[in-house]
Amino acid sequence: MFAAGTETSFIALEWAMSELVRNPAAMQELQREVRRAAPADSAAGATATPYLHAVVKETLRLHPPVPLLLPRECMRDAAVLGFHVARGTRVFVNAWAVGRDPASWGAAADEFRPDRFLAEDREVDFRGAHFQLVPFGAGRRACPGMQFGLATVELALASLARLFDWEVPGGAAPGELDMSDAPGLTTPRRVPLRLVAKPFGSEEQA
Ligand code: HEM
Repeated sequence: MFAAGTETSFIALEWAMSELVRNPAAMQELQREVRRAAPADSAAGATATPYLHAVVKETLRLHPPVPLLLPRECMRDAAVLGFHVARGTRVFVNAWAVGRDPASWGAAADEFRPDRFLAEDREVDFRGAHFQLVPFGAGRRACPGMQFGLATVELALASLARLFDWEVPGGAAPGELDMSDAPGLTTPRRVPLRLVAKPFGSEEQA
C-alpha cells in the first residue's frame, strides 16, 4: 500500500514538473493561478484551481505512472474490436497508448496542452467513466488511493509552483530536457529531474 501510494504520486509530480519546465507558458499560467489563489506570505495552501487540475490530468494522460495497469483475467469468451479473447486470457490495458491515441486526443495527442481540459475535453475525467483516460484504471479494481494521490500531487505541485521559479541547470533551453522514461511496471523518468529553484519574490526582498 505504501509503495503503491508513494512511488506513483512521486512519479506523477516529477513528470508534471518536467512538462511544466519544458513548457514555460504553462508554468507561468499555473504560477499566476496558484499565486493569485494563495499569496506567498499566506499559510493557506492553493486548492480548487482549475488550471492546476488540468495540469495534473494532462500529466497523467501523457505519463500514467502505471502504464499497463494491473493484469486482468478474462472471465468469459469475449469479442473486442473484432478480436476473440478467450476465457482465462491474461489481459493488459495499455493506459499509456490509450492516453496518446490521436483518435481520442486529436493530432496534438503527444503535446502537453493542459488547456484541452478547460476546453474541448473539459468533460473528460479519470474516475473510470471515460475510457480514453484511465491512469487510475476503471471498474471495481481501480485505484482506491485516487483521491489521496491526487491531493498529494496537487498540493506538492501547487507549492512548488507558488513558492519558486524554476530553471534547467547550466542555462540549457527548456526544450532540451531529456523526457525519456524508464520502462517497467511503473514509468519514472529515465534520468532524475534536476532543476534550479529560485525563491519567488527573492529579488524584491534583497
Ligand atoms: C497519482 C497517484 C496514483 C496513480 C496514478 C495510481 C494508479 C493506480 C493504478 C493504475 C492501479 C491499477 C488499477 C487497475 O488495474 O485498474 C492502482 C491500484 C492500486 N493503487 Fe494506486 N495510484 C496512485 C496513488 C495511490 C495511492 C496514494 C494509494 C494508497 C494510499 C494507492 C493504492 C493502490 C492500491 C492498493 C491498488 C491495488 C487495488 C486493487 O488491486 O484492487 N494508489 N493504482
